Amino acid sequence: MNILEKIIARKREEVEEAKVLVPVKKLEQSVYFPTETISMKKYIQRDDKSGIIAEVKRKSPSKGIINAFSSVEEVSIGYMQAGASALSVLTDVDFFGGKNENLTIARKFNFCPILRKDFIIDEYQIIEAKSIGADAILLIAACLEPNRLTELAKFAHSLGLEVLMEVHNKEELDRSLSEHLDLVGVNNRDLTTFTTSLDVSKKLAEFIPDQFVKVSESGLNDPAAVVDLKKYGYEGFLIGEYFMKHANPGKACAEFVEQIQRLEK
Ligand SMILES: O=P(O)(O)OC[C@@H](O)[C@@H](O)c1c[nH]c2ccccc12
Repeated sequence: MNILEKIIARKREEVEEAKVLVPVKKLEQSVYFPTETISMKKYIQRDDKSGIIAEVKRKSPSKGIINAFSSVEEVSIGYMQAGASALSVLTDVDFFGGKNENLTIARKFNFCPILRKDFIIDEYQIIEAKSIGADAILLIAACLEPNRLTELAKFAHSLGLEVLMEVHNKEELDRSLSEHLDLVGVNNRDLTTFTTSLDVSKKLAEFIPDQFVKVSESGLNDPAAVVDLKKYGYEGFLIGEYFMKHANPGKACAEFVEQIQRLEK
């Protein structure tokens, strides 16, 4: 089993456990359930923002512990003050050291779109995403049959959540594209081998139809690379590790944004 298969196998167990522990009826009682969501697509396209989707990421299967202790409140506020367009919060517990509560903390302290970063395979997790305060979900093409992905995307829309579909190659993109998506993310990291190359984003850009906001994900640690990727049509940039490995992730994000601005002058 590769790591992605391991994560999905565990996720199936987790979701079944959660359905018993917190039934859907309970999720629907959350204060966030009736609230309107904030469009990530719109925020990424705003001229006064950087396009950065800044991620709260404590650890990962490829890097181990990145930042175990910094407070989600401070990090998320720091990111938004730095000029990030949106937040991404990992909620996977076992492999990424996240939790649902982290997203809710980010929600309490920020008015901005928040992506629930997890491995979504079931409608239950989408209802849960809404109940913890998310505005958008991630659907990973490598983990889902195309018809199932479309079903889940439609379900997310029925709850007012936007959908970022993640692909890593042209085959995944071609088989999984549908009108029911809002943003398409190209993961520069191969989730089965962990090798990262920005060429993946550059190669796939021309095949993503213009109706979707293009997002380049992972391995971004250089403002010049972001400026370069914009030439390929990318408007969103999902960055976790580079910010989180600093003692003050918000400050690292602010400096990154300033450098982009300097390069673009
Ligand atoms: O920490 P990085 O290299 O900046 O990457 C962020 C983000 O792209 C990465 O966390 C990610 C992209 N797709 C995922 C799917 C699941 C978990 C995590 C991810």
